[in-house]
Formats: sequence, C-alpha cells, structure tokens
Amino acid sequence: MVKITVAGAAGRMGGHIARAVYNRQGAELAGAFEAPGNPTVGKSLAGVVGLSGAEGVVGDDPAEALAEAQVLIDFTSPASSIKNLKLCATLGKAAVIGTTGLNEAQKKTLVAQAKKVPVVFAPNMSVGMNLMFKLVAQMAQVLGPDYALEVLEAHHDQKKDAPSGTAVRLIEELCRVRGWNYDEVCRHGRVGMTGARTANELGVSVIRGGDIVGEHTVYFIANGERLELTHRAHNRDTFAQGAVRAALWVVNKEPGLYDMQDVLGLREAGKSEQE
Ligand SMILES: NC(=O)c1ccc[n+]([C@@H]2O[C@H](COP(=O)([O-])OP(=O)(O)OC[C@H]3O[C@@H](n4cnc5c(N)ncnc54)[C@H](O)[C@@H]3O)[C@@H](O)[C@H]2O)c1
Ligand SMILES: O=C(O)C1=N[C@H](C(=O)O)CCC1
Repeated sequence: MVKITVAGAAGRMGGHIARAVYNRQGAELAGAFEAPGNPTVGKSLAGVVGLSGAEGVVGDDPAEALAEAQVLIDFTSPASSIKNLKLCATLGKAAVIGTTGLNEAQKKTLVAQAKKVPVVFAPNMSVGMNLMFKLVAQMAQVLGPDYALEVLEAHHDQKKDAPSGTAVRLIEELCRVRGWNYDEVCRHGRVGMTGARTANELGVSVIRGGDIVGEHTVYFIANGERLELTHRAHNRDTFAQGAVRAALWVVNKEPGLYDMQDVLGLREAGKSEQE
C-alpha cells in the first residue's frame, strides 16, 4: 500500500487528487494539508474533499501531514511546491509535482532537490497530452519547415500563469525538432503592424475564460492545407489519475528527476530530457 499525502487539498486539483488517491487500489491517503490561514485548515478532510469515508482534518503543517507518507503529490504554487519539495528531500519522501509557472531559479532548485529523492515533475499528467507531446514532435519532423507552427491554449479564468505549462512543453518539443531557440521564435500574441509572418516564428495564443479545464491545439499550416491536433480535458480527474499513477510509480525509484514520459513508458531508453 503506497501512502500518499496531498498538498493543496482545498484547491481545484487538490480535491480531485485526494479522491483519486482514496479510490485507487494500492494507494492510501496518508494526509492532506493547506496553506496556513486557509479557511479549510482544521476542517474535516471528508467535508473539504467530498470523501465521506476519509478520516482526519486538513492540516497546515507539511511535516506532520507527511509523517506517515511515502510520497507527496503537490499541485499548489511555484513557491509552495519548492518549499514542500525541500521538506520532502529532508524527510526522504518522493514527490509528484504538477505545479506550473516555475521560474528558472525554482526549476534549478527542483533539479537539485531531485538529486536527493525521486521526483516526477510534469506540466500535464493526462495520458492523452503526454502522447500528444510525442505526436507533435513526430508531425513536425515529418511535415518539415514548410509548415508554420502555431500553438493555442485555453483555460479557466482563475489560472494565474500563461502560457500554460503544457503549451510551454509543446513549444519546447517543436523547437527541439526544428532546432529553434524558444525565446527567439515565440510570438506571444501579435498586435500592431507586425509585418508578414516569417518562417522562423511560432505564434502562441492564450484564451482565458469561464471554467475551461484545459484545451491545447498545435497548428501545422502550409499553403493549401493545414493539420490541427487538439487535446481537450473534460474534467480534472484526468490529471488526478495521472498524478496518482505517477505516485505509485515513483515511490520505489532511485533519486532523480522524472516526468510522465517515464511514468507512462513513452520515453525511449535514456535519461529524462529535463536533467
Ligand atoms: N500537471 C498537471 O496535470 C496540472 C493539471 C492542473 C493544474 N496544474 C497546475 O497545478 C497548480 C494548481 O492548480 P489549481 O487549479 O489546483 O490551483 P488552486 O489555486 O485552485 O489550488 C492550489 C491550492 O494550493 C494551496 N496552497 C498554496 N500554498 C500552499 C502551501 N504552502 N501548502 C499547501 N497548500 C498550499 C492553495 O491554498 C490552493 O488551495 C497550477 O500551477 C496549475 O497550473 C497542473
Ligand atoms: O488548470 C490549470 O491551471 C492547468 N494547468 C496545467 C498547465 O498549466 O498546463 C495543465 C492544464 C490545466
């Protein structure tokens, strides 16, 4: 039985993750915590995450919440995830981190902490999107440079970071295939007299509104035809199921930085591309 603690229990993802852990054979919900001062702290876990059989309350002390756990699942915020990961490294606990919007310094810290404990870090934990990461790379390879590349992402009106971590990863895959520099080619929106589109640019469009769970489209646009590959998340359970799958996978791994390509067996032999 793998014992899992959930950070951010009151969040949009936290409840889905706690329920996915609770209902997953081979997994046990060992604890759940929130930011100090969050109104759910001290409240029954069952009530906060909608699990009638869950015991205990939402805590605000990560060390206490992690005491019985083997793995932390953290979908919180960049600063919080890094803080919680450092604690995991101190306590010798594995971690699954889905948080996006980390800056370069925070990513460096994450890589350093992953030398001490096994960490799965992925911007999107759905199976379909992790397949899409590979498919868009193959499509870009086959179609070649005559196909203009554009990326569109759409999310709910509460999302704090843009473009999404998923869109960033899609663009990184496309840049890898094209041999492009991410910052040089990306056009984050277009406004004013931009001039004609050049061959060495990649347009990034971001939509925010309502309760959109997460949609990503990659366009391959040539003269005479275009291909569009789209992933639509119907609900957050798809991410939560992936996170729990990652937690069950990472618990007995050697220290290191892994992603969902490793968890899902989608990576050819070799080290993680994030190292
Ligand atoms: N990898 C994926 O598959 C995936 C899927 C969905 C969302 N996300 C990412 O997950 C993150 C959270 O998304 P969300 O929509 O659930 O956000 P949210 O704001 O609804 O939830 C985050 C929760 O974390 C809590 N929190 C903040 N600091 C904390 C701390 N120090 N300790 C414990 N809890 C703390 C907040 O109070 C909040 O309840 C975002 O970065 C989002 O992009 C990733
Ligand atoms: O709801 C969010 O926020 C999501 N964030 C991830 C991202 O930034 O790619 C995954 C999709 C949903």
